[in-house]
Amino acid sequence: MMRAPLVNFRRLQVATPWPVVWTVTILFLLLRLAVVLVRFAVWAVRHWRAWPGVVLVLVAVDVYQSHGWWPHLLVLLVLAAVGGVWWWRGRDSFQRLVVLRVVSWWRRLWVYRRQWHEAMTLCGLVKKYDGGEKVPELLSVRCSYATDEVVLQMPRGQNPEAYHKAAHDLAYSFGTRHCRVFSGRRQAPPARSGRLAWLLRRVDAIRFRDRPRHVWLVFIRRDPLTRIVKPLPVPARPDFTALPLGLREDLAVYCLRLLATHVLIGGATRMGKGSVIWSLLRSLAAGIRSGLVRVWAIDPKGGMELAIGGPLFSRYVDDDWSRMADMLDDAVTRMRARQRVLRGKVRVHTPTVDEPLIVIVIDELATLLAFLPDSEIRNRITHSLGVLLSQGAGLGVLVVAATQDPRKEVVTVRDYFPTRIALGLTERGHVDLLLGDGARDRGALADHIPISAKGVAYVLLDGQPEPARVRFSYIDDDLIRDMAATFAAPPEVQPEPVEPPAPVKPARNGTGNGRHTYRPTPPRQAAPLLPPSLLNALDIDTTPHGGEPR
Ligand SMILES: Nc1ncnc2c1ncn2[C@@H]1O[C@H](COP(=O)(O)OP(=O)(O)OP(=O)(O)O)[C@@H](O)[C@H]1O
Repeated sequence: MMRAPLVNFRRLQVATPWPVVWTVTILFLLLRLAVVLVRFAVWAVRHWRAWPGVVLVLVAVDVYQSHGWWPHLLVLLVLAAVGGVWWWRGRDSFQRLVVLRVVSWWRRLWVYRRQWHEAMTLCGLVKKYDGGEKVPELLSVRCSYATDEVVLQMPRGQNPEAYHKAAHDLAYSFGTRHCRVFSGRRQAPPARSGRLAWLLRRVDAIRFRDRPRHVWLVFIRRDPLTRIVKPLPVPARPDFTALPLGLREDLAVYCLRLLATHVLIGGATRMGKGSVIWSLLRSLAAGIRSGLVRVWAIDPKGGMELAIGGPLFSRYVDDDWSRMADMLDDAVTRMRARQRVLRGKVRVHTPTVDEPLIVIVIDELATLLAFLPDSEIRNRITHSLGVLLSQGAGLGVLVVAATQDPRKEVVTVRDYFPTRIALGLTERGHVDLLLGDGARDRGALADHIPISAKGVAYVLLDGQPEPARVRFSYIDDDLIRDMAATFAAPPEVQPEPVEPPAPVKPARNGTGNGRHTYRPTPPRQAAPLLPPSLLNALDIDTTPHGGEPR
């Protein structure tokens, strides 16, 4: 006899809804397929550069199967012949378009792709999330003869600071000594012209759009700055927005933007501050000869640095503190005169021969500001420099000064210099004092520059927070003499005392109200300094309050 089950499940049986099951399964599979296809499309687009290679391989295999090896041999011979002719006729373009591309491809595969995961992990740049790893994504590698520029995409939860900190480790991980980290694109979009310019500009706007999650690592493969940089050619007409002064570590020419700025050069003794000044003077030389630029030089070291180039200077003092102060006061007077003429018309002065760019070169600023024994003259100098630095940039009266010690106790006016150059320094802390807070962490290892690397410096390039390493060209004494003979400044018309500068410090002189007003030294030549138009404008200002605007 069969025993009946305790609970009869058959009664609870529900028929399987097969149509629903199939529909859900098919929809799920279709969705997965779509995701895979989209991912493949993104991958294929991202690796579009590989397409021609894939097509070539497929064609080569097909040709081999149908015709054997000889067509390949023929193609190789033709390519070698074309390459040889190209290299012979246009070496630059061949190197840029063929050699460097092959090098980039090879280094991407062999150096970076192969070791990427390991190096990123060991440098502490891999993030852990949800039981897995988030590795920075290697996007591209572009090689020049000296550098590899690697672009990567950071995982979420990271910022470029992590890469700045790991820069040293990254450099050694990939077999180099230096790695610079940039949080922004280094090249500006190209200037477009012609019929299709509007279209190209739109494409550039997309290509060069801001990519906050991208980081640019520049590995210095061969350090071009170990060799002395030869003097650069003198520009026929100086471009004040880009004066060529030396070589960058990526082999580009380093150009200084002098227009509307003041430059502070800091460096330990014998590290090449002179070469910065002479490189600058060389780039301005054509303007000095034409009178477009007037260099007023102060060499508190008794002429040891600048006297040799005397004819280049429209005004020069190296032996008399009070004449140095006079010169700076005259510069203030000149600046104020310009201010009155240009006020309300333009915001930045354009140099002309009548109203030239005045560049005041001071070889050792600390001597003037901190170590000068006469406190009255020191105060006058500090005051004039303060006025020039705070107002002179836009008016074409610029200060280029060198110092061994960038501390504020020594260079009290340090913060008024917008452009700074850090040569080899003795103290770690001096780097941030010169280049700004955090500059050392962002890669400006100026205190690591060896004593032998004279003229090597860290600078900030336009629009980039990350410092770049450069070497200034070396101008020897013979070349300076040659420059002085070839590019001597035309005689300068001496200024008329338009207005005495404001008194710096009341001094007890025992007369009248006990105030002492400084009056500039009388002009040595009778000729007026300023063009008639400017003089007329100044005549109006012979007011009882000394021409100062109320
Ligand atoms: N750009 C350079 N390339 C190679 N050598 C250089 C360069 N600049 C300077 N030197 C060498 O370093 C020496 C010192 O240079 P310089 O007098 O310019 O240094 P400095 O910093 O101005 O010295 P000081 O602190 O005495 O003013 C020079 O005699 C020269 O031999």
